[in-house]
Amino acid sequence: MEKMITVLPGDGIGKEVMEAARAVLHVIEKRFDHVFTIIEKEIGGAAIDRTGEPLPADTLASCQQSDAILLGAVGGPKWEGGAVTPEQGLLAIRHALKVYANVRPVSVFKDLTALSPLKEAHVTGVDFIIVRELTGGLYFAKPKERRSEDEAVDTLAYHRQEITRIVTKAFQLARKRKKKLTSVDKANVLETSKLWREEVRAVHAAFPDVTVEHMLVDNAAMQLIRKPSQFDVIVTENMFGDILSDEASMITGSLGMLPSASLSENGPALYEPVHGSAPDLAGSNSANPFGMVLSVAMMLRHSFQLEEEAAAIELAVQEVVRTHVVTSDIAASEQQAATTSDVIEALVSCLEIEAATATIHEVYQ
Ligand SMILES: NC(=O)c1ccc[n+]([C@@H]2O[C@H](COP(=O)([O-])OP(=O)(O)OC[C@H]3O[C@@H](n4cnc5c(N)ncnc54)[C@H](O)[C@@H]3O)[C@@H](O)[C@H]2O)c1
Ligand SMILES: CC(C)[C@H](C(=O)O)[C@@H](O)C(=O)O
Ligand SMILES: [Mg+2]
Repeated sequence: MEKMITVLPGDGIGKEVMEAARAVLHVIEKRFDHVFTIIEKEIGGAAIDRTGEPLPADTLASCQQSDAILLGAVGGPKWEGGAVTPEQGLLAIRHALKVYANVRPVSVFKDLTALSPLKEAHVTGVDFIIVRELTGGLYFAKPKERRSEDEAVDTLAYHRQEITRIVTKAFQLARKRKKKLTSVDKANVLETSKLWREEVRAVHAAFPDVTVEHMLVDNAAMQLIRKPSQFDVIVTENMFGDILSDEASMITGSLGMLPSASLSENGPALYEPVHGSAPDLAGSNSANPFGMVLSVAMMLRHSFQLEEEAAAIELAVQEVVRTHVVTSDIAASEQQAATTSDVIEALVSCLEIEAATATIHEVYQ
């Protein structure tokens, strides 16, 4: 299979975890006989420094011509408070690619259950997906913001159609899983949430086999800690989804574990870890690359239908976790922490050994 992938390392640890994505893709290419043409482009602070723009035209053009896009992370103190910010580049690319559905799976690797801040019994069986609306709400409403000396205004707006398409996507996912959908809103206060609930009820008519519950966001934040295994698919608006997914990441042990896929109706999808550029870690070779690498697996599965290849990566992550080659965020102690480069090396050899095992297996069949 031949595919074109634009990679956008971005800033801070985005660059470091993208090395892991590239390394893993390289092994997959050799092992499964694919050709991945990788084009690297700038976004965020790196792009501002060179061009003055957080999303240069050539970056967007390359993304639009690609079969899929991988993004590391953007942002950092260097650009905070500037007239143009790296985060504007991220929002601009999501908007331009129309990736309205951000799918954030939360599952716990069994060898990490002891490290989750929650009790093991509580995290056992945790396997849910947050479906976050990504191109509407507070981040994008027009007029987006207004600022005078003493007042600032952000507008929270949703159109019925924006709700219908994200909720439909969530119902479709729920139908393929445990057929349980939790819609999270603040319908006791917000008009947008009242419209959201109305739409969830309307779309539900087409998915009678799926059970729906409505949960207020403050309760949902608590329930995620109290009993995370109660969830299967959660659907929610942009900002609630942003906050709940960072919270949910800690059930898995670290924010560095979570991958994501941002999907549009027809165009190329964007795959990125849930975490940011982690300025506190940048340059220290200690960022956890698993969220990025698992995002590569999501890309292979969803954009290219390469199930075996995606599973090979997930298996390699599981094996590397089992053998404790992990960064300090999930290591048993600082002394036992591996570097990002160590983890990449372990992932690569694991993927290569899996390939060797598969060959031997085939020979003896
Ligand atoms: N998708 C994105 O590009 C994205 C997402 C979130 C934040 N940001 C940006 O990143 C910058 C920093 O934001 P922040 O500090 O609030 O959030 P962050 O996600 O960068 O970091 C939050 C905390 O989690 C830790 N962490 C994050 N990723 C990790 C990893 N892979 N391995 C180990 N630990 C990890 C960090 O060290 C930090 O303590 C800001 O400019 C923000 O706007 C970008
Ligand atoms: C950097 C920021 C704009 C972004 C968001 O809120 O969408 C990030 O937190 C994320 O989760 O991808
Ligand atoms: Mg976030």
